[in-house]
Amino acid sequence: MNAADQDRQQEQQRVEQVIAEIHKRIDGLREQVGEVGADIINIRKHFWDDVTVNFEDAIEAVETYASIKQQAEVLSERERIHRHALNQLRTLNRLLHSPYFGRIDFREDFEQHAFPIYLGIASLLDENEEDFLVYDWRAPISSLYYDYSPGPVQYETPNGTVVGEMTGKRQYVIRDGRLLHMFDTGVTIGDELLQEVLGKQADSQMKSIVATIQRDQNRIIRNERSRLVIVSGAAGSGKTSAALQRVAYLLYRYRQILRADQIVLFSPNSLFNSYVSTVLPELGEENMQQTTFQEYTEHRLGHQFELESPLVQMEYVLTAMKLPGYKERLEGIQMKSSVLFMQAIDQYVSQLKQSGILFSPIIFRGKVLISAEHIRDIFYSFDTNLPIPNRMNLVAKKLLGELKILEQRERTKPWVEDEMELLDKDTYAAVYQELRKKKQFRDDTFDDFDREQELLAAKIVKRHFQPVRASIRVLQFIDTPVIYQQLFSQPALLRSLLPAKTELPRYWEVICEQTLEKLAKGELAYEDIPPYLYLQERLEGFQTNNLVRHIFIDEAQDYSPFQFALIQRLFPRAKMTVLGDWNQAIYAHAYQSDSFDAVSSLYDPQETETFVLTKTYRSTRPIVEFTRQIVAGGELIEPFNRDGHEPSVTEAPDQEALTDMIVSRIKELSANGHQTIAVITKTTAEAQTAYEALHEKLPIRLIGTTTTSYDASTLLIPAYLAKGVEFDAVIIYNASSDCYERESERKLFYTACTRAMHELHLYYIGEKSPFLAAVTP
Ligand SMILES: Nc1ncnc2c1ncn2[C@@H]1O[C@H](COP(=O)(O)OP(=O)(O)OP(=O)(O)O)[C@@H](O)[C@H]1O
Repeated sequence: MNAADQDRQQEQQRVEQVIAEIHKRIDGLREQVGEVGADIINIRKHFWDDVTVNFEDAIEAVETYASIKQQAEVLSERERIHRHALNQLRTLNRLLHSPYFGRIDFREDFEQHAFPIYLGIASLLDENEEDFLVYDWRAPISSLYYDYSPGPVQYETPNGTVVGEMTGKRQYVIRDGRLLHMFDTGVTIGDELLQEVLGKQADSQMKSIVATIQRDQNRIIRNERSRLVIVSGAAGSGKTSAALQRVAYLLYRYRQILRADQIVLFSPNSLFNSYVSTVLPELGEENMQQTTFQEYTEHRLGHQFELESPLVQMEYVLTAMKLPGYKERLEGIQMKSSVLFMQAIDQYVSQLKQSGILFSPIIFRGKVLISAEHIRDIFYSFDTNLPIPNRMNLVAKKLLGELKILEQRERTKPWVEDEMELLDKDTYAAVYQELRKKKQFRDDTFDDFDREQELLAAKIVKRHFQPVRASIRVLQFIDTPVIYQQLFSQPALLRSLLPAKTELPRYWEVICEQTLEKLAKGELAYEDIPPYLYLQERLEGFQTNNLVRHIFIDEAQDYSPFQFALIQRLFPRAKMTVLGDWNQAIYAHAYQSDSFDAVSSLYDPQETETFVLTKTYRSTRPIVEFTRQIVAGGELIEPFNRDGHEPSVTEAPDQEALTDMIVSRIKELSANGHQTIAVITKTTAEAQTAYEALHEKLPIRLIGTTTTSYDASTLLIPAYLAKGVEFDAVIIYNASSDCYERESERKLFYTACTRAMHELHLYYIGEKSPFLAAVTP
């Protein structure tokens, strides 16, 4: 046996020893889980047997309470142990499959020998609980594996820097307890392993990347210093992956003080939510909270307006070019999402401090109870130096005081008497009891009757005033819709809000008309939602959530400055990680932006760190070499060296031939073992047409705005819904110039093409898209 074989044999033996140890632990834990589980059932069943219940007097009652409490504590402690053991069992079962994926041999300075450190998804101690058989990939020492090749190394621990030498680095592929491969690696980690991982078929769920995290990704994952982390990275460079492993890292690093529900991920849509939802559980962690900006706005404004969804706006932008008002709306979208408009709203708010806020009167039973003018006078009687939200709260307080007096006056109104006649017996009985309790009954029956009537009247009026009180508490007397509307009903107002010499948008008057028209119908266009909400929060005060500690914003190029400002103020105690790619900025509002300045201006530059990822892992080298020619600056995108088929661009003579070609391509791709095949269209409307043509010829699933998950199969999907996800093979349904021609469609086209992992095929009829003109296959 040569040295290499011997080495491999030793490694195989170690795998077996560790697995045997894991089995032992599992057996022990199963026994414990069973016993504790039985205990819990037993305690629940006989809970009351061990409790002496006696409420005869106060002392007995206290004793009864103490005995219940003690019994409940025993139960809850057993349940805690049970939960903990179950979690451990789950982790051990995961380790059983693959106990570790890497090893480094590390010699600390001043030590004589190097020691092997094995890395896996969780730590495992030996039988005596002294030495680590496996280190968690997130442990301080594990960072060496990701950051260095053999040679002098150092890593940070909470107690300072540890310096030493790495004398070896090795990777393993262990499946079902068997060592399949091992590689000694040099300068970069895992080219072999990466090849293998990236060469696999796509899945409808994202996978964790802990075994092959790259050095620049590791810096993002382990960043603890910055309040704001900005990651700007090419399509497929691992931004989402880095974000998710970062969540897992933070949950480990701060496990004593941080829970998964204190981390929020803002994602582009629900399909993406389900795509990434298995990564953390795969790593043995609970999922963070996941949401979309749309969900948040629905919750804040859904009761006031009918809100347009981003996808409906997108479909309009992509299909309504020939409709009147199109270019004006597009300009409106850009203006309303700009830093300039945010500055204008800030300026507007500071003008409103002096005058101009409009209020709604307080109405009761169809009549004005407190007039809007009176509320305005109260508001403007307060010191103008106080922030508006503070003054609003003072107004609310004053109004509630006034309401009390008005409520008393209301009790003698005829409607109250009318309502009293309709009261049921129970209410009468309750009032009678109340008066008895207060000992207000005397023997004088006339007085008794009057008191009863008074109390009934008070109760009736109070009940009717309840919603009025509630509306005052939530500051509903501020007429935000009209305050927002003013910005458009007086087109000249914007001029006074913008810095001198700034040009107004060319079509501002038409934009104003369009906005007023929508508002009058109780609708809020998608581009109006962030500025409206921002204005509302600046008037009412930002509703803050102080529990959340980390915010992740993926596909951040799709967020406007307003959205960043809102999210930052909504979560004032949270650190923020923002990840995006300006080449994939597909929303109309971002056509002219190319930086994250809007978000970085919200934080101190000292607290901000920016990372750029240029290497891309998703697609094969030929696909990246093809797609990077579509966008400006694409030459900076560096493909991971994985070979594959050249992308193809095929002309079809007509629609029928196009359908046939796509059908036979899908069949061929399936025959070659590809499972997730996506036919990507530009719009939902086009996806529908394609579906009509294709679904009778082969099984295909149409993905729409309401789809929340998908399986490994053949899918038809509009490009903007495919954001963030990936497929084995991508077919671009219509890459002709009728479809992708305007400069604004370039990034959408690029986004669609970059979803492909192994194969990319484009079809067109007539002229091919000008974006392909400069692309050499
Ligand atoms: N270090 C890595 N090891 C293994 N796979 C990786 C690594 N980094 C990225 N990948 C893989 O590359 C693919 C793309 O990663 P991811 O979706 O995180 O990229 P992204 O930058 O968010 O892409 P996009 O902007 O196009 O949505 C995924 O399949 C991911 O698993």
